[in-house]
Amino acid sequence: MMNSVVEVAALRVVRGGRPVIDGLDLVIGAGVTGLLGPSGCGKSTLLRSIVGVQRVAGGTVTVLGEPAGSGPLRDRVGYQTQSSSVYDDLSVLENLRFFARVLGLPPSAAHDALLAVDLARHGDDVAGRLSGGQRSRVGLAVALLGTPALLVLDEPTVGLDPVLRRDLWALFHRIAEQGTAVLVSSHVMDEAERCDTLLLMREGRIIAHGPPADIKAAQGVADIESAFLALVEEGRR
Ligand SMILES: Nc1ncnc2c1ncn2[C@@H]1O[C@H](COP(=O)(O)OP(=O)(O)OP(=O)(O)O)[C@@H](O)[C@H]1O
Repeated sequence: MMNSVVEVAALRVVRGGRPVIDGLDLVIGAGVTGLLGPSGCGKSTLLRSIVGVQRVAGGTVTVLGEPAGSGPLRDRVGYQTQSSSVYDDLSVLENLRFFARVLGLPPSAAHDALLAVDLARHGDDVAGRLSGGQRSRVGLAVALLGTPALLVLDEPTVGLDPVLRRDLWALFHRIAEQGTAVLVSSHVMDEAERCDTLLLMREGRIIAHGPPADIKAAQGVADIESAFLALVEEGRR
């Protein structure tokens, strides 16, 4: 297995006329990596840069050894954005078959993705009538089509209740165990504990990177929220 799935070097992104990310270096490996930070800190911008849909002002982003967004990565990187790409008037399976066709995958890929997210019993349900948690799973299934080597999920648990959030995180780990690196963003600090590796982001910078236990131990605190606050204080001194 490759050690580094994503390599970001000297990344600079300008949005709305101001630098959102200004000289970021980062290496992301296998397992479930959580990208956590307050709203507006640049999480989506970083994920978009990794997926290759963000115009960058400088630096490089390399994914699985290829430039982010390049042709060879087309079906090796799955991406779930914050806004749902699911068609409400189609059934779950029809949605998956549609996206499978767009990616040039066989119809069996739709069925495999349906099974991977535990929605086998809902294949014929109309997407528009699903619950929030089920909808999120359909979005995840779309991103999983073709079994990508990297799955990038932008706040997939937002708005979900704690039980559904826990179930989704368990699913991320199952996906990672099958060999897909999972990069998932959240602004909910209590989700930090669920990651193998944590990236804490603030104002376009990564202020801590490592297993949650190590980040807490380094700050001598019991939870990630306290670690985040301690790191912010440290940065001010
Ligand atoms: N389309 C855009 N045009 C101009 N500026 C933008 C655009 N999208 C985001 N920004 C700015 O870029 C910065 C980072 O936004 P980004 O969406 O990456 O943050 P985020 O951490 O993902 O936030 P959230 O958790 O709310 O999704 C913010 O200051 C935001 O105002």
